[in-house]
Amino acid sequence: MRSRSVWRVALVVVALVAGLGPLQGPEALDGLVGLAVRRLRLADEVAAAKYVTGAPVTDAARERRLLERVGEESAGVGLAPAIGVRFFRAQIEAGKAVQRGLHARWRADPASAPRRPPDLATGVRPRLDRLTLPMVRLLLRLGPLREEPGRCRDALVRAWPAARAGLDRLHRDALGVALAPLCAPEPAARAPEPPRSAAPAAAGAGRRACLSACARPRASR
Ligand SMILES: O=C(O)C(=O)C[C@]1(C(=O)O)C=C[C@@H](O)C=C1
Repeated sequence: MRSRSVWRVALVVVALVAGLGPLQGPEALDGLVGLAVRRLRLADEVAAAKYVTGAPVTDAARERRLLERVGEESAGVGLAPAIGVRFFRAQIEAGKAVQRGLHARWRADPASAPRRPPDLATGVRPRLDRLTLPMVRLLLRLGPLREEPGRCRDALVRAWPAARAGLDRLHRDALGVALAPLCAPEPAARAPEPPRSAAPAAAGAGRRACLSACARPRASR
């Protein structure tokens, strides 16, 4: 059962890379989850490069450029830029959680730290960048499924066992963060904003609710 879903995700990723026709609904979700895992695995290489060079985990300028590009590419394929940007903010946060976790591990056990990491600018970032447009396109194809949060979450729960296969706790938790916005209604579609003074607390509560309801699909427990 598990190996069948692993194969399904593998086939979807192959189809994507080979440009074989548009994927819709649950298949688009499988593909998107597969690419989010791929992106998270690249965070290990980013972490290695930054650990060895001492560069900080957060690069605000790079984040800004990436989100700008996501906004443009979203508009280019016909996806609301806010949806693309929201999803990619989560990918960035998830990647940073992996980087921080690995740095903490390596600090605690220096013998396990990487010695010859890839070059960030020429080796890792171009690979991260190549995932951006395919992910944006899949977000668009997810379309109708995203508007049905119940069905969307069911599809996410079905995709979860294959997605988490081979990931340790750090990466599984980060994947939960990366996928949190996928089936969550857009903020604009929610109830009207509370009065300004109450807004920050309410936003925090919404985020926590989303993280427990959609970042850790039922099957992961
Ligand atoms: O490119 C980097 O420096 C990364 O660490 C990757 C990444 C990302 O996920 O795209 C994550 C954190 C940084 O703040 C900027 C971008």
